[in-house]
Amino acid sequence: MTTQKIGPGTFVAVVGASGVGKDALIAEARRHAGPDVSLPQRHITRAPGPGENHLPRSVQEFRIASEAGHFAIEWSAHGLRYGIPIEIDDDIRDGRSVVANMSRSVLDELAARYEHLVVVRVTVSEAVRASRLRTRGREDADDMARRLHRPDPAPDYAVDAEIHNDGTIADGAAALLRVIRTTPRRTSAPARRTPAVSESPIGPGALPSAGIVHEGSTVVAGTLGRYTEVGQGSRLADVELGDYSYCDRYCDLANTTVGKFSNIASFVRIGATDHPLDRVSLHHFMYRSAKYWPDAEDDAEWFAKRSSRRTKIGHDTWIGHGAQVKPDVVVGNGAVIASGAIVTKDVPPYAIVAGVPARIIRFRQPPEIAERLERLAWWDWDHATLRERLDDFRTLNAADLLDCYEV
Ligand SMILES: Nc1ncnc2c1ncn2[C@@H]1O[C@H](COP(=O)(O)OP(=O)(O)O)[C@@H](O)[C@H]1O
Ligand SMILES: O=P(O)(O)OC[C@H]1O[C@H](OP(=O)(O)OP(=O)(O)O)[C@H](O)[C@@H]1O
Repeated sequence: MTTQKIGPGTFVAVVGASGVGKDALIAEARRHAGPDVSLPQRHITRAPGPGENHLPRSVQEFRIASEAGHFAIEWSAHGLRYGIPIEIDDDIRDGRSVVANMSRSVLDELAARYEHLVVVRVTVSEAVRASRLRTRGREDADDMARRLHRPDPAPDYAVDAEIHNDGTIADGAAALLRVIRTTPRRTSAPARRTPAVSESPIGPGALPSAGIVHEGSTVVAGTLGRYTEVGQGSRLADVELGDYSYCDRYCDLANTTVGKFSNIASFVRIGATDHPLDRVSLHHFMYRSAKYWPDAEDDAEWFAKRSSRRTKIGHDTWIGHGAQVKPDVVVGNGAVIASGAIVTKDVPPYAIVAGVPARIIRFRQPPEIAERLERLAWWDWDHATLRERLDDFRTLNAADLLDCYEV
């Protein structure tokens, strides 16, 4: 029996020995990639630390996610489990290129699963690799030595491209982007139509730690933290949604970093992309050119410049129904944006702002308590600790909770 391979987009597997710079090049490429490129966050049974911004999972969480079919591909290496989220299959069906740091041991599996596989090997001299592993400082000496001596599980694999990462990270990332741009994919890939995980609207029920993306939503080139929820019909483009944060229905977020525990009501727009004010025309034919002419490329530089104007939404924030926050704006931790507000300037921590353009109405907490709350950074407590202290969140005021837990 033959199984239909998944296409028409391309899987771009970035491989190479530990320390050659796979993650660094992917992270830099992410900053410049357009919406037709998806760079998923990997699930790894490794605690957060230097280097890659992965989704940390316990062994048990990983096993549950695996059994629930949440991974397209998974493998073991360095005593860890790694998984690539199943949503990338929809990206590929939509014509995108999916780029990920992969084990060389799964290349045959990838070739069997995807219509188009492009394998990019990253290399660097052994001396530089050893020194970079030391600089990264993620592993102890023994683990580092094992990584340095790990044999290539597929030494004879004929790769499609090789990047000698002996220049700057920007050089290596530019080489990776050049490879990505030559892969079979649709520029301006259509919005994802299939639900990623759940068809039910935002509502009661246990939230899986892997989070939920509800029906009709599109999540492109971003990362979703643990226990996140993306409401029905929302569009997230290059958004980092921190752990426990959610947006309700029909939100439109672009080029935005959202902290943890952010509450985003329905119909909110954040980081709306703008048009060039200084050119002859405002129209997107100048940068979405491939949409109009088969021989014209999209203007990657313009997209890169625009997506670098990131909006930042702090931890424990509340963005009210229908509010808008402009590109480049920083909303401080604990701040509240009233319904319908249009936020054009930075919002200080724990301020409440309203109106068009938004102005400060008052502060949620007095300055001394706000500063102590930011220092406490309860949003960094782990899941089990939050559960233990749940009753205190419910019953204590901020000053009493601070008195209990400040060190
Ligand atoms: N071209 C480069 N120049 C300088 N440092 C680099 C370069 N590429 C990667 N690094 C650094 O080397 C270390 C290892 O890179 P990393 O991307 O974690 O490797 P890999 O994912 O292949 O194991 C990191 O600290 C990273 O920032
Ligand atoms: O089977 P191999 O081809 O040797 O690769 C083994 C694993 O090493 C890398 O992971 P990880 O990001 O943990 O390590 P690294 O950053 O040090 O490469 C790579 O992504 C694989 O998951």
